[in-house]
Amino acid sequence: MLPLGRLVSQFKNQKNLHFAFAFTFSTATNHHDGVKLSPPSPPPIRVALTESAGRGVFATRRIGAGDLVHTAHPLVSHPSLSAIHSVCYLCLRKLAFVTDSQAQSVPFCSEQCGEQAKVFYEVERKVDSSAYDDYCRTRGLKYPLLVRRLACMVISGVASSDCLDILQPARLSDYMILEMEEEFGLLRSAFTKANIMDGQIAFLTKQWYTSVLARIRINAFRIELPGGLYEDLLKSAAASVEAEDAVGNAVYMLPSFYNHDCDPNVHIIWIENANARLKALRDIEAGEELRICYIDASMDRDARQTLLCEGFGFQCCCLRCLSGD
Ligand SMILES: C[S@@+](CC[C@H](N)C(=O)[O-])C[C@H]1O[C@@H](n2cnc3c(N)ncnc32)[C@H](O)[C@@H]1O
Repeated sequence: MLPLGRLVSQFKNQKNLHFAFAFTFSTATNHHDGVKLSPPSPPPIRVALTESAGRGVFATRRIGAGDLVHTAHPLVSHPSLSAIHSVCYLCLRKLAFVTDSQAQSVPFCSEQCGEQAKVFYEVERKVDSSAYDDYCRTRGLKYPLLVRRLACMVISGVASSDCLDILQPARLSDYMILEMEEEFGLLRSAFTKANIMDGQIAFLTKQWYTSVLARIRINAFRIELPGGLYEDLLKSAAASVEAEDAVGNAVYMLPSFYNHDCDPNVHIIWIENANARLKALRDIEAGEELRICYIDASMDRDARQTLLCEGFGFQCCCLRCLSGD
């Protein structure tokens, strides 16, 4: 797998995004139980410009109802503050136990997750971000936690500071920018007090903070692990983003290019951890755009329109909205 930084710079240099997306999947030969497996084939999709919704994801061949279109690993993930002691600090898998809320360390579900998180978690541990956490907790903010994690990943060298630049940013109001500047001050001073070298946090400017948060606002997924049978999950097409039991939030590369439809043909689901699966809800023809539903599809038309306009900045003109449903 290419490091995040290299992956994104490859992205930026590729005019043909279809080709670029081949790099989001392992290009090396896999080994499993001593058996040599051939490299996974690229997913049957490409990213291209749509007529009115910016970039979107299109099928390169026919995809059958129920097919797994592709899986996606988070670029950055973080548990909800309320779930910090009950889910894996990296992959968000629910734990069979709840750790002591006074404990100094956070839980990982496996040695592998602990090992993978080790480098950036060492940075996180050095920094006393209690004031930042309190600020987020009292205001019910979840996305700043993803920014802090990304900052720690950049400092530890496992991510590049421009790794989210390719994603679409939200339009920010003056009020949002003011709020973000306050958060930024708290985060920056936590890093400075932790004696992290100036050169290592040179990227952590007000502009970087607002630009990353603006991208996370539009592209982060709220992750729920409802349990139950995989087949049952597939039947429930509505993305229940309003439910209260989110284990955390995460940002992905490829899923960030999916546009919205109130009657989607693709569903994004999480089964055991933050690794996402995108499944076709019906037959999709080659050339057709793949769309997911960003909100709870069971809401009425006015509620959907309001949420999409306020949260994502667009007026939905999908066939379902046009029909008045
Ligand atoms: C997660 S991004 C999807 C990819 C995006 N089109 C891009 O070019 O990166 C979400 C943004 O895409 C646009 N978008 C998504 N679905 C749309 C739709 N049905 N109609 C108009 N714009 C849409 C909106 O600007 C929204 O904020």
